[in-house]
Amino acid sequence: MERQIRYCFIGAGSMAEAMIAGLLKKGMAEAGQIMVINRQNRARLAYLNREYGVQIPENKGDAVVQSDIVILAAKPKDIPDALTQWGPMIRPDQLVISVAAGISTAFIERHLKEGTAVIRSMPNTSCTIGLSATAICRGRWATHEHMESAHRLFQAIGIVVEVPEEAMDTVTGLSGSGPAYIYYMVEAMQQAGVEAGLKADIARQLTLQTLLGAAHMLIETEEEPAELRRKVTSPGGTTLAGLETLRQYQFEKAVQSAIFRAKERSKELGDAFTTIVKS
Ligand SMILES: NC(=O)C1=CN([C@@H]2O[C@H](COP(=O)(O)OP(=O)(O)OC[C@H]3O[C@@H](n4cnc5c(N)ncnc54)[C@H](O)[C@@H]3O)[C@@H](O)[C@H]2O)C=CC1
Ligand SMILES: O=C(O)[C@@H]1CCC=N1
Repeated sequence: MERQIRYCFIGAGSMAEAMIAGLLKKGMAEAGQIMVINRQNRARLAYLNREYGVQIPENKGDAVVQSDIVILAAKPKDIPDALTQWGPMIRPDQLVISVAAGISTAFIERHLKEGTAVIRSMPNTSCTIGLSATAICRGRWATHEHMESAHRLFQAIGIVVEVPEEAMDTVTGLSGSGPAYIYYMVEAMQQAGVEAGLKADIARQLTLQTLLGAAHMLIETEEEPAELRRKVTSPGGTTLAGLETLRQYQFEKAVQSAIFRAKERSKELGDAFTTIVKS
């Protein structure tokens, strides 16, 4: 357990909560090591304090100054203001980890003192239960030791891979937004079960166990998804009929287009600020 590290979350939204829940659950940190600041919503901070026991300092600047790792967890559109507000307080002996979609390490570095290490990350909300798929990339001043710190942090709440920064928008479209695609699929499956006559709780139970079983099959058998799919698909059977229908509705294309569009959106979110800085 890394008791000595103090974290400051700038932004108290869903992602901050998911990371806090995961860090505490996995024993990576104790509530006393985690400080959270927000732009204004005091009720939200009070909730996080009540629910998780995390620290809500009266003086927000103290939280930034007293931390070892500053986690930028505001929405991309609010990151420039957050950096203008808190950036001047951050010292080069602190580590800044951003979870913001689209925002480059170079943009963040421009608002910080020279030499301040920045790591860009893209976790997902499954970090709440320690099952995030996180990618990280290093900024200009981030050393091997900084990357190790980020690895330890994100490993506690799931798996972590290192990618070049150019890959971060793709990661965002794939695994950052990914849980939402899966939830959408689950909604559709449950709904279909109910419309076809199952009780809602039965449709939910069967859908979730199917999802869990398929995920474990992929991980534990290490077989290719296409091969596992083949094994479900009896000649002339029900699965084939179902898959053909998915094909008619261009399922593959729909999923791929969703990921490409989310990737593009991540890029747009970052480009908006790059343009502002240049002009
Ligand atoms: N929700 C998700 O599944 C994921 C989100 N992210 C990233 O995490 C970041 C946060 O996303 P959410 O938690 O979903 O958004 P959110 O809107 O729920 O939370 C953002 C919080 O930041 C606060 N904030 C804004 N400006 C601030 C400032 N100047 N100082 C302090 N706090 C400030 C807002 O008051 C708000 O509470 C985004 O950049 C997003 O791209 C990354 C991976 C997954
Ligand atoms: O929707 C978003 O913009 C954020 C980034 C990845 C997941 N949620």
